[in-house]
Amino acid sequence: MTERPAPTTAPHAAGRPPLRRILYGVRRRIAVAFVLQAAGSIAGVVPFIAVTLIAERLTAGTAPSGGRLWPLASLACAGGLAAMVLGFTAGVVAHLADNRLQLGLRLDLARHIGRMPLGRVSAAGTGELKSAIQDDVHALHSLVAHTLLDATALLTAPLLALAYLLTIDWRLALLSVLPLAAGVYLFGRAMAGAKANMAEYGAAQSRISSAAVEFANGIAVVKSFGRGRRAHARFLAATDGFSEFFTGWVRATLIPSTAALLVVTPVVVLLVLVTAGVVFTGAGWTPVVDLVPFVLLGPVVSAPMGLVGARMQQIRTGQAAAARITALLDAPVLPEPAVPAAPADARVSMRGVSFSYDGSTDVLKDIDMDLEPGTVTALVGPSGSGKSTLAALLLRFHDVTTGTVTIGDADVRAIPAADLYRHVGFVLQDVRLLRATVADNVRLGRPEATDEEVKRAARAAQIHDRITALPKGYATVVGTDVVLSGGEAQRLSIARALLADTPIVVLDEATAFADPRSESLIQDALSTLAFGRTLLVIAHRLATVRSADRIVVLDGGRIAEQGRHEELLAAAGRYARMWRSQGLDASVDLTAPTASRDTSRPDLTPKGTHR
Ligand SMILES: Nc1ncnc2c1ncn2[C@@H]1O[C@H](COP(=O)(O)OP(=O)(O)OP(=O)(O)O)[C@@H](O)[C@H]1O
Repeated sequence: MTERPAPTTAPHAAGRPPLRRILYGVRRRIAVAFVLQAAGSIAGVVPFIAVTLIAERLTAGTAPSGGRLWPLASLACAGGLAAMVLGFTAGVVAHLADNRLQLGLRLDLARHIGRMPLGRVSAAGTGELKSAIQDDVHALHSLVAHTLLDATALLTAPLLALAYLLTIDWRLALLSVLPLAAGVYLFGRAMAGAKANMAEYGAAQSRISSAAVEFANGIAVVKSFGRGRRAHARFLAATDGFSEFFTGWVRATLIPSTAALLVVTPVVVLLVLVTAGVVFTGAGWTPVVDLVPFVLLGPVVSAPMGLVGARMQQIRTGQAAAARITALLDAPVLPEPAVPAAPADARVSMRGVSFSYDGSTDVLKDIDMDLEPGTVTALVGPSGSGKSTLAALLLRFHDVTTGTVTIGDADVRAIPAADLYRHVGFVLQDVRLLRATVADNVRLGRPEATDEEVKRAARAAQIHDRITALPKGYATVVGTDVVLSGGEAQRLSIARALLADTPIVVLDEATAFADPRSESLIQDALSTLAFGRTLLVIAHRLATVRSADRIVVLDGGRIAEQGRHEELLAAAGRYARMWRSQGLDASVDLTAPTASRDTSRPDLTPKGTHR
């Protein structure tokens, strides 16, 4: 039976610092690993103590019998063995805790992202989400599986060694702490201002990556406009700035940090202890034999100092990763309806709809709009007027700020997500294809569809011939076996929408396609998709929607005017001006009556489905 992953988002864990909250579900396992590691570290000091006792007996003057030494030798071996076994077991327990944590966190994150508004997910970009799910969860791996155990070992062994040395000679024991105290002081000086410097370090790193990404993403445009050198200069400036800052930081901390490491090296510690030992034994304060444990265990007291910096850095990285993960887990989700509602038909209604991305500026204001079943409504307007945002509200990529969006009299907020997407489909310009077979990409529309239904949808979307020409046909893996052109990808996504067969479709009409044949195929596919459905088209070229049942002109987030093409031309308003400015456009009218075009609604679904 598989174990339930850790409940990282337990309500009672909320309100704790991010790292404690993230580790909440595995705290018991971490505690067990911690205890095992501490016991292992203690056991690891036992051989040193046993050896010092053996040395004491050997140097006591009278030759000790083997019977007095063997138990100590056995104790040393047993201690060493126990240290190994306990340390190894602690590592295994910590890795098991880490596995559980990673699985639990990744599932929690995936579940949470799945419930976040789709608009927010797109805005976050795949980079931010990938970084949380992969990189930040991985940063916690180092912390849970390694750093916490190392820190335990670093603290336990020196404390035990010091406690033992105190029982031998407290004055020499205190002297053995001197190098450590000097190391801590110097390290503190080296770390002065580390917080501000670390913040600047992070900022400088992100300036470099953004300059690098910008440079790589825009390389074609940048080069074609002969600006390669200038864009390159921004990247160089970012790296130069980083190098200057980093060199300054290193220079300022080089002396104290090197000195901090130097004073805790075994050589320096032994030098201090041997010098003090000579004075102590010379003065008759300490017997010579008592120097042996100091020589053996003295360096153990100060040894961790050299590793503290790296471990502290790993803990800080883990804390920052935990903070980013909890911030994502706390991002608001779309509320699921308490009382689910089902749409009665394919009528879409928007009443008094306003929407703001940032909570202060409305990008849509007082929108009242109706989409009658089986009609085509086109959204037109200047760039930034709010067309995509309005369509996104119907798809519930965001929730309205005020007003209501209803489908068949049911508020979209009351329709469970799975039901909503059975009623509303979309074909957007930015087509996302999965790295899966062509058939599976189409089948996303309706996973239970048969091969024959997939092919029929592809035929209706004018992409079947291209698929059969591929080396593996419908089994070709997109992105691996073949890279599809923009137009082909769009027709594949139309096939997907045809197979999904939703009564309402939101369509982002493509702006321009280089290849006229591809454009005509897409327009044919879109006309087939439009047939008999409630269609909302975001139109960039007015010519493609001149036969729409209603054209809604948006301007500055408000409806400026609406009506049929002829009515709007006759009104001589904004639409008429836009029409004139676009001039004669030979584009196919995808909203033209289907009788004039060879488009018939393919029968893709068994009779008696929801439509
Ligand atoms: N994710 C977002 N976060 C914040 N503001 C946004 C976001 N998306 C769009 N906007 C802003 O909302 C306004 C409307 O944008 P929208 O994309 O809806 O316009 P549009 O008419 O579809 O434009 P275009 O024709 O250029 O695609 C613009 O001012 C835009 O800057």
